[in-house]
Amino acid sequence: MAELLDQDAIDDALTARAGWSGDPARLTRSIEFADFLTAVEFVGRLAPRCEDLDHHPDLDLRWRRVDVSLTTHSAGGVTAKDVELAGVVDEVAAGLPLAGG
Ligand SMILES: C[C@H](O)[C@H](O)[C@H]1CNC2=NC(N)=NC(=O)C2=N1
Repeated sequence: MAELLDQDAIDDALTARAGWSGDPARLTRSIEFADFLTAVEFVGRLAPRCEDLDHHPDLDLRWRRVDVSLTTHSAGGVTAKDVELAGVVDEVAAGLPLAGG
C-alpha cells in the first residue's frame, strides 16, 4: 500500500508546482486552455502518460477549462504517485496554448 502524504509533505511537494492546491485528500489544478479543442487535446495527450504510469486523474472538462484532481483511490488520499502525476500534468499543459496567452 502506498504511503499517504500529510499536509506538510504536500505543501513541500507543491512549492515547485504553480497553480496547484492540495490537502491530504487530493491535489487540484484548474487549467484554462486557449479553446475547447486545445482542452480536448490536453486530455488526449495526458491519457497515454497516465496509462504508462498506471495512475489516473479525475478530470472535469468544461468548454476550454479542465479541472484536474489527483488522489490515489486505493490508498484513500494523496501519495507520491499523485505528486509524480502532477508533474506530468504540468509538462503536458506546458506544451499547449493557455487562455490569455
Ligand atoms: C490495477 C491498477 O494498478 C490500479 O487499479 C490503479 C489504476 N489507476 C489508479 N489511479 C488512481 N488515481 N488511483 C488508483 O488507486 C489507481 N489504481
